[in-house]
Amino acid sequence: ASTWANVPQGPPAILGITEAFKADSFDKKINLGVGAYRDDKGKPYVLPSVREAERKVVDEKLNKEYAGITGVAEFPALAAKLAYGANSPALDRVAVTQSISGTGALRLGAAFLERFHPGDKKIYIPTPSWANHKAVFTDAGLNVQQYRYYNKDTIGLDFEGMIADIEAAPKGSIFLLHACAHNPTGVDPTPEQWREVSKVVKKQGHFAFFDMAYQGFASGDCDKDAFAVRHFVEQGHQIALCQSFAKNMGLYGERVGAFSLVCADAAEKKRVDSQLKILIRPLYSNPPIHGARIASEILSSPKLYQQWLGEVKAMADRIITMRALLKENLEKLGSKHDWSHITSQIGMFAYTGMTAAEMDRLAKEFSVYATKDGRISVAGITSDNVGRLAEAIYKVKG
Ligand SMILES: Cc1ncc(COP(=O)(O)O)c(CN[C@](O)(C(=O)O)[C@@H](O)C(=O)O)c1O
Repeated sequence: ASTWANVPQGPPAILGITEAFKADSFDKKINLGVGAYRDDKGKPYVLPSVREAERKVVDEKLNKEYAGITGVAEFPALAAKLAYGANSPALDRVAVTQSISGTGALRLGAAFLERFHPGDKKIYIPTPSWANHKAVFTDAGLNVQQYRYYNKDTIGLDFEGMIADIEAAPKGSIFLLHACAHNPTGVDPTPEQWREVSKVVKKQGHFAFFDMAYQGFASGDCDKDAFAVRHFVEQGHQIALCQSFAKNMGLYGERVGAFSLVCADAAEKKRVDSQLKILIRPLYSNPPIHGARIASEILSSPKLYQQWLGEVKAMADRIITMRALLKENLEKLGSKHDWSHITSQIGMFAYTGMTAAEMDRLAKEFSVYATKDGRISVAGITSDNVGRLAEAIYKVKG
């Protein structure tokens, strides 16, 4: 028999939506599946600041030598500065490395925790969470558990349930926290609720593992979106942090990210740095250089940095405008549902509260494609298609 006779057929990944979308010949089809920004013409968007930075990088005529294990030399410190804040007193005790975008940071973080976390190798992720979290942590050898997060009746945060589950978990458990723009629900804790979460996590001696894939992209303000991360550090938590530059710099395919661990002091940072390198070397040895050079150019040039901040805010603002337009159109059509969650949610996604069957009808009858959990990528909504989208939702859900 063939060597691979025992390999079973796997289920289609999230990108299966894109296949169905591509197969649809209807000219007004709408893709609300994958979490990638689109401009008001529905086209992928390369930020002008990224184009400018890339031109500068190319003009420098750099060589193509390997980066170090922790990446393009100046990148990690610049990424940490963006996340923790330029004047954070913790910066000199943060062990940070470039990663293969957000997914690579999550996997590296999971590998580090699997090897060194003093408590259980158990990580609690929110219900629901990004579809890939469970697989990343399971494949890294962690035991994945869940904590309550989303309340489907209020289409909001189940704060009481979240706190109760944090309190109930064995002391010293690992908790995965979405820093901002929770995927898939778009529901975030308020600053006041984050303060409460920090208190309970500390009281239980839990470890906070942050995933920040949308800094700047959620509210349009990088500092505001990093509130939870910076508050936890101020409160003395030694957090782990995964950063992605896929969305906020539009560097999706360049795979630019960072992984960091807040340590007790510079000596501990040195030991942790050495162990991160020991984990990375046999994983992928060293990361791609081009995207990180572009990101470093932006983060280190005051002019490009300001330009980038403006562009990332413009992306966030377009999404916020599309949320308001969709809600307005649904109300104009006479929908009796309360759609306030569409505008109160934040970031790339809106959790519509629609059922899998309703999502199926959207695709089959109206050529509107999105994941079965009712998540729609607001980035896929444009001034041209928002009217038809609202009609489709109204016809399916009323
Ligand atoms: C919460 C979260 N964390 C990490 C990542 C990984 O991002 P990257 O490795 O590209 O830096 C994503 C991307 N999730 C998606 O936007 C999404 O949910 O559609 C999409 O890119 C994906 O891969 O699924 C994310 O939503």
